[in-house]
Amino acid sequence: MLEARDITFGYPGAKPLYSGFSLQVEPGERVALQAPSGFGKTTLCRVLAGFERPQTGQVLVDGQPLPRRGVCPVQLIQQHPEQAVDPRLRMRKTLAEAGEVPQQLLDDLGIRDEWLQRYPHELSGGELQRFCIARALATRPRYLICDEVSTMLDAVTQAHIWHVLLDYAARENAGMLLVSHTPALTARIATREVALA
Ligand SMILES: Nc1ncnc2c1ncn2[C@@H]1O[C@H](COP(=O)(O)OP(=O)(O)OP(=O)(O)O)[C@@H](O)[C@H]1O
Repeated sequence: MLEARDITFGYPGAKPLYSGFSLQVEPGERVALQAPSGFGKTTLCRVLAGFERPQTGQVLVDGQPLPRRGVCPVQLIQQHPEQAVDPRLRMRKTLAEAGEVPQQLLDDLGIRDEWLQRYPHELSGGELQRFCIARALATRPRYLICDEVSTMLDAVTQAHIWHVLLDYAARENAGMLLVSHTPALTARIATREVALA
C-alpha cells in the first residue's frame, strides 16, 4: 500500500497547503485526487513521488519510507513533460535513465526509432510525454502518480496514452493516483475519489 501519513507541507514563506493530510492507495486502485486550483494537488503528487520532503509526516510503501537512492517504486508522470527531461540529452539517453527499456513498451507507446536521436525540443508535447511514460513504466513502478498527464494532448493521443497506462496498471496490479480537470476522464478511470480540501 502507498500511504501519505499526516503530511504537512508548505513552501518557504507561505502557510502550509495541508496539515496532517493522510491518504492511502491500495495496489490495483485508481484514486482521483480532487481539489480546486492552487490547493496543492501537484505539490502532493511531488511529495508522494519523493520529489519534495514534507515538513511533517511520511510517505510509505508497505510501511517503509521511499528509498533515498535507486529506483523509486512510486513514479510521477507530470503535466509538462518538457520539465521532466534534461534538455541537453538526446531521447535515447533520457530513456536510458530507466535502464533497459523493452522494445515492446516503445512500440505500445508508438515511439518511433528516429525520435531516439532527437533532443526534447525537437519533439511535440505528445511525443515527449510518451517518452516520459516509457521511462516511468520501464522501472516497473508499484505506484503511478499521473498529474494531468494528458491535459495538453489531442483526443487520440490522450486515449492512446491512457490505454497504455491502464494496461500497465492492470497487468502489474499497480496502484494509481490521478489528477485530472476533466470529469468525464476521472469518471471513466478512477475507482475512488479523494478530496484534498
Ligand atoms: N515551487 C514553488 N514555490 C513556491 N510556491 C509554489 C511552488 N509550486 C507551487 N507553489 C504554490 O503552491 C500552491 C499549490 O500549487 P499546486 O501546483 O500544487 O496546486 P494545484 O492544486 O495542483 O493547482 P492546479 O489545479 O492549478 O494545477 C499554489 O499557490 C502555487 O502558487
